[in-house]
Formats: sequence, structure tokens, C-alpha cells
Amino acid sequence: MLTLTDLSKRFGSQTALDAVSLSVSAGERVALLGHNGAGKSTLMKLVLGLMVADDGTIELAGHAPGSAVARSLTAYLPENVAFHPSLTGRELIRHYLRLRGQDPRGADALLERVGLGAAARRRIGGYSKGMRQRVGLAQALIGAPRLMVLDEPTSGLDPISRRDFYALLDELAGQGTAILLSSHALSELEARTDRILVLSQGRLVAEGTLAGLRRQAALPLSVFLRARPGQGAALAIAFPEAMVEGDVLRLSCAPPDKLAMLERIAARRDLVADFDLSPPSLDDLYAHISGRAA
Ligand SMILES: Nc1ncnc2c1ncn2[C@@H]1O[C@H](COP(=O)(O)OP(=O)(O)OP(=O)(O)O)[C@@H](O)[C@H]1O
Repeated sequence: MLTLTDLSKRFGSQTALDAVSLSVSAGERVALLGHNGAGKSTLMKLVLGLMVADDGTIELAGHAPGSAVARSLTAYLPENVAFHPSLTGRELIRHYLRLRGQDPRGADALLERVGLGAAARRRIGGYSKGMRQRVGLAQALIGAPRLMVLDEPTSGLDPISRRDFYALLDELAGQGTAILLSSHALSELEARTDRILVLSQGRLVAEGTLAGLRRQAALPLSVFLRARPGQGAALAIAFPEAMVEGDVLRLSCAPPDKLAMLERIAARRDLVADFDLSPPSLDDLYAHISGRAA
């Protein structure tokens, strides 16, 4: 549905994108991750035809970005949606439906779909940030787009609204819509996207599923041991490399050494009352990927 090949964009001496190649298939949910200034918005604006690349090519189902066909296939939700505050949600969506040559009576169903049915007759000026984001999403759903480009769509949404939002994306992807969204937070993308692309200083520095990125990074797991009553000192001697954290011992374990670590713990069941294994957090993983890139 979307193919970028060796895409570069410079602003004066600033390289915003440096030879980025990627693709998004129909029905695929792809997340673009990166720090502030990594190039995410620039990439999206190029895909939408709002800017022209210095080098490289973009194809949307074989069409050039910004062409009439490409525009009709694509929907966009900008990072900061700004709508006229004195219009109601319903008036606004009716307006956009008319602009797209569609029946304005479809507005209520669209607002219902994004959870704004009850607020449809209220003025947007009185909406919360999350509600304005949802109006933006309703607007992006007009015309059943084949490609949705969503710039930090979940910023300002509370956890329940985020969950609802990703459920809606699942539904759209299930109907074959290709989705490219940007985010700062790896932690919110777990199980919600098919592929993650990490941009750093305009370059694509990592690509894969979350599980694949975890495997590539091979970050150590944390192991927490709790001693049997009165056995704390003996346990610390048995695991001399451990750090004492309150009433538990903390060890670090490389992924290939997991089984050996379990055997070692089981061998000291006379000292160990309980243990926990915790994989590296998504924030650790992201810090590792972006740190390595820098
Ligand atoms: N119109 C512009 N003129 C000059 N420089 C720009 C322009 N747009 C973007 N840049 C620069 O290009 C780089 C990438 O910016 P971009 O907005 O694409 O990053 P981003 O990943 O979307 O960041 P954020 O997460 O903060 O939205 C930055 O260094 C930015 O300053």
C-alpha cells in the first residue's frame, strides 16, 4: 500500500530524513517510533504530499503522494488537531463529509464509532483534549481510507481511551486499511502493532516486531530472590554477585543463561523462599535501541 525508497529530506544544513526505506502493506499496523526531532512528522508530511523529498521515492498503491488518487486513498490525523471551537462535533463532521462529497447524515455514526455519540451536539470548544483527538479520528475515518497516517494519535488520551483507540485500529486493519502511526512510547505499542520502526536523527535504526526487537537487543533479565527466614546472609554468600535491594537480592541474567540460573536457584532451595524473573521493560529496550543508534 505504501512504499518509501531511500527517502531523504533536508532543511538547510539539518538532515530530517536520511535514506529511509520502508513499506506498509494493506491491513498492517506499523508504528514509527522516535525521540523529538527524529523525523517522524517529516516522513508523514512527505507521504501526504505536503512536502517534497530531496531524494528517494514514495508510492501509495502505485500513485505519487499528493496526487488526486493518493489523496482519496489516504486519511491523516495531525499531531495537534485544531477545529473551530464554536462548532459542535456533529456540525464539524457534517462539514467534512460534505467536503468529501459524502452524505452529511453519516456524521452521527462516525461520532458514535469514536465514542462521541453523547457529545455530538456539544461545542468543540468545551471538549477535552482526548475528545478533540477523537473528533480528529472521526474526521480521518471519512471515506473509508485505505491508508491512515496518524501522528501521535494517542497523545492526551487516558488509558481506557487508548485501549478503545487501538481496538478501532484493529478493526480498520482487519478491513484491510494500512496504518502508519507515530508514537514516543514503546510501552503503549505492545500487542497493538504488527511492526515497529525506530527512527533516530532521520535514520531508520531498528525494525521488527516487539518480540524480534527484544531478541536482537538481548538485554539481561532481572532475577529477584527472597530468602527463607534467617537465611538472608547465607543466600547473599551463595549468590555473591547479587545486589541487596531491601529484603530481596537482585541478579542480572543474560537471556541464554536463563535455564542455568533456574538450576542454580533450584539447587539452593534450602535458602530460597521465592523468586521472580522480570524481562527488561519496554522503556529499557527503547533506551537501548536509541542509545545504540546515537
Ligand atoms: N519546516 C521545517 N523547517 C526547518 N526544520 C524543520 C522543519 N520541519 C522539521 N524540521 C527539522 O527536522 C527534524 C525532524 O523534525 P520532525 O518534526 O520530523 O521530528 P518528529 O520526529 O516528528 O519530532 P516530534 O516527536 O517532536 O514531533 C528536526 O530537527 C526539525 O527541527
